[in-house]
Amino acid sequence: MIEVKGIYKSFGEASVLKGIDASFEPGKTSLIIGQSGSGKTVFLKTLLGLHIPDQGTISYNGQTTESMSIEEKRQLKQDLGMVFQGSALFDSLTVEENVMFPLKMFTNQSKAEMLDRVNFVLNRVNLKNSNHKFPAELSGGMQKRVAIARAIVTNPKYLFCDEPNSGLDPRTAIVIDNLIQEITDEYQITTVINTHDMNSVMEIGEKIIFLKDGLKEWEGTSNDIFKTDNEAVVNFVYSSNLFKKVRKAYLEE
Ligand SMILES: Nc1ncnc2c1ncn2[C@@H]1O[C@H](COP(=O)(O)OP(=O)(O)OP(=O)(O)O)[C@@H](O)[C@H]1O
Repeated sequence: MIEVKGIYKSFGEASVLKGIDASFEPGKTSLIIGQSGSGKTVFLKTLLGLHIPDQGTISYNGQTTESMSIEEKRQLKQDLGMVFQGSALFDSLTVEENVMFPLKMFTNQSKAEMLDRVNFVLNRVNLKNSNHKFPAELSGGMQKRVAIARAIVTNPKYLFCDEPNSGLDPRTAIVIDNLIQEITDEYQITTVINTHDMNSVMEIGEKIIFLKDGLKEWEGTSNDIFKTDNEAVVNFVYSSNLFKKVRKAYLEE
């Protein structure tokens, strides 16, 4: 469980996060949506500890980062998994070496133990027989699977994904979304995803937070989003004709 209370973040004169409260539960896939520049990436990076908030608190399983000892902070780092935009794999490392990287950084496991775990997660994301391939030899969807395997290899409690579908065709995007949702449920991970993908909003939006100008403008589920009359959400989500028709059909049902 992650609880965010009154988060503010500015860069110089630019105030980006302006007092956000939110909570994210284990086993649930939560999506952050909003226009370009609304603060989604800054918010995700703040949850990850890459930005320090100017004000406000973030607690992980009831403990704020300020109250953690050095050892607890080290453990928290191991509990955070991240799928970066564009996968961010190391090009000169094989699939196996990419996925093993966090284990080498955070654990004292033997080579055999690490290899067992790497093979387990690669199997879990349906990537067999690719251990010795390099990222350039894989499709975009396969690279995302490697990025997901790397993010979950340390068995994290929290998983953050920045635009996990960017650059994928719609069908592969849904497969990747479903994989993230299955893993979230299976291992009871607290998952937060930044997305622009309206298919994801409709398919896996167990909880959706809509950011506008650094504030939480709206929160709900994918069902609520069909019914909402919040003008900013409607204008954002239903800007395409396809989604306007989907909403009309839903409301007429
Ligand atoms: N390190 C930084 N220094 C200064 N300004 C920053 C920094 N990071 C982000 N910003 C500013 O914060 C604002 C929000 O940026 P952010 O990347 O969070 O938006 P976003 O909602 O993720 O947009 P997009 O959907 O385009 O990725 C932008 O105006 C950006 O210029």
